[in-house]
Amino acid sequence: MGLLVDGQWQDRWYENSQDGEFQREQAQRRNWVTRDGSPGPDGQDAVRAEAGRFHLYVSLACPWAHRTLIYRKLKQLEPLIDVSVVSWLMGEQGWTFDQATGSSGDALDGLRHLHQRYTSDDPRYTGRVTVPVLWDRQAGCIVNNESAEIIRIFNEAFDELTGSRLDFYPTPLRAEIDRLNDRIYPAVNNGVYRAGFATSQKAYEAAFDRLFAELDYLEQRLERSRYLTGEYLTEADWRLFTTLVRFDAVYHGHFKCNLRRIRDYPNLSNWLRELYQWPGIADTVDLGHIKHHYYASHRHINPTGIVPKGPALSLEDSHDRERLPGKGIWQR
Ligand SMILES: N[C@@H](CCC(=O)N[C@@H](CS)C(=O)NCC(=O)O)C(=O)O
Repeated sequence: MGLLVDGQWQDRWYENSQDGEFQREQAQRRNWVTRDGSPGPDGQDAVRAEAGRFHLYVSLACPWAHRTLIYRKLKQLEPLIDVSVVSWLMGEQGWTFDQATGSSGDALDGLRHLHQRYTSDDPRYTGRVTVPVLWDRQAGCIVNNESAEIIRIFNEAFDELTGSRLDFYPTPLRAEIDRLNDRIYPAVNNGVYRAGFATSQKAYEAAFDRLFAELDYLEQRLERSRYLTGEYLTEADWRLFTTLVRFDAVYHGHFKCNLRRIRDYPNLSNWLRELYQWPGIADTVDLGHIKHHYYASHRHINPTGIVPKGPALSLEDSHDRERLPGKGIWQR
């Protein structure tokens, strides 16, 4: 685990705040892909959507990268955008393409380390080397390394090429999706990391309390609402899904988020099973990568590197969500 400083790899753990709070670095590559290369939604520089032009780098362990794999699957992008999967083990060199530990290898250039992809974008790159990465083969650069934006790109840029009409960010629901994302990201998606990577009791407990208060709120919300925003399955659901599908296996134990498990919440666990069983989704969930990555890579948290065998997750069991009205995915 480390970062690039002026293009040089340095093996260093995160630097927390003085109060022991984990601080996540902002993603640095924020360009866009659009149908015709016109600017992105907030005026971002953009390149044109083309089949075979882009390559996606992911970890199957990572909840942020997982979002992009779900969109690639549901938006029928698999034939257009190929993928390289990094090793589940993040060691001294950060993410690698070591096939002995679950990597597919780098399908483009046979790189050994993901940090080489970042220095091929900028030989003097400074910052953390994270997944996901959307790479532009034609321009030889990183288009975007922020999952929240890559999924917005995948939601529409390639629709003319794929014919997909699925819309996970429909205009009438945008304000509500944004509102939910704004509370779920700090409390839950990043909240589990803020608990797990805290280096003071106070910072851990603050993250823990906020996380479980938010899970209580979401549990209540899902009592009367099939999906987070109502009858349609949207971006807000998929963003929560990739955290909750890891929760009982990893965050509950390894990150000490152990007030309750997701299976102790009737609505969240049924909702989680419905999403897991959505056609194509189970293929994107790799619990081997997930458990091995966290337990074997974070040796300061789990020094032996032993990976727990359990728990039994029952993600395939039936769910009760049909008791609530649902319309599935919005179509444009
Ligand atoms: N904001 C980024 C965060 C991505 C991220 O932090 N990914 C983790 C894996 S779960 C990573 O690559 N960490 C390596 C590091 O921080 O050095 C996103 O959502 O795309």
